[in-house]
Amino acid sequence: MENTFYKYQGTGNDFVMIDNRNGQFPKEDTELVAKICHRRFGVGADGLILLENDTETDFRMVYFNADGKEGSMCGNGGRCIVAFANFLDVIEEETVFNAVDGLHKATIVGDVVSLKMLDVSEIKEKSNALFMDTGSPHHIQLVNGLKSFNVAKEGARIRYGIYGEKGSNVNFVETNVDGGFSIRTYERGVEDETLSCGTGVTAVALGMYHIGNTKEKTVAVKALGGNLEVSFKEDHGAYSDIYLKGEAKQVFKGELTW
Ligand SMILES: N[C@H](CCC[C@H](N)C(=O)O)C(=O)O
Repeated sequence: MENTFYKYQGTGNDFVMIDNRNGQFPKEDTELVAKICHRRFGVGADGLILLENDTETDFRMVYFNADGKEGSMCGNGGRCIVAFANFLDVIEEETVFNAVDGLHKATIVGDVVSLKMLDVSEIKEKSNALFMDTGSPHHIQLVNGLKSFNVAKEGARIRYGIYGEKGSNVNFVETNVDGGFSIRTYERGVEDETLSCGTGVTAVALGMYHIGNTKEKTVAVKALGGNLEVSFKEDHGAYSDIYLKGEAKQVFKGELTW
């Protein structure tokens, strides 16, 4: 069945997942990808991900944002594709795969995927905000009253106003009583708030450590769609062995009839 697709979600960040090891998916068709991701005219998803063959690793992840354009790294999508590769018997519990930002190690135990993220060597401090690249660009801003904050409006303003056409993902963060953090993210390419953003959660954990808002190197981050954990090593402001951990689940299977 060559048009089979699967749907996965990782803490509420949802993806159409396609096994493209035969190379038949027309990935240059931006309109088609956008249509598949559209929540009224298509399947509905924050992004579409292809699992492809790779010469040097177990597989290659090719990620498209909901607007149909190839995106930068997607942390939740990375966790979901590990679950998909395990489901397809491409991998067992451990893997190394290739993505747009380079190699990623990962492990899967049950529904929980732990994904190694890109090292981060530079965190820019801006007035009232931080900026870093965790595979995707992320602006981070502390706010009060996160629950009622207008993420879509403020996110869009910052994404276009400060970062222009190329843009950035924009994260708003608040400290919880237990010492962890809550996050809401405006995603570039989706151009709206999503329920979770893995590279954003990673950026928030590193950012909060960087400015001394936590002393822990294992940080709990609550997104609207679920909880994630980020662990890392730090040496003179350089971050390595960064792992993003949380659930990734297959939710349904269908046939595309384009
Ligand atoms: N949802 C993704 C981020 C996608 C990045 C994308 N919005 C871009 O800037 O190209 C994540 O879990 O990390």
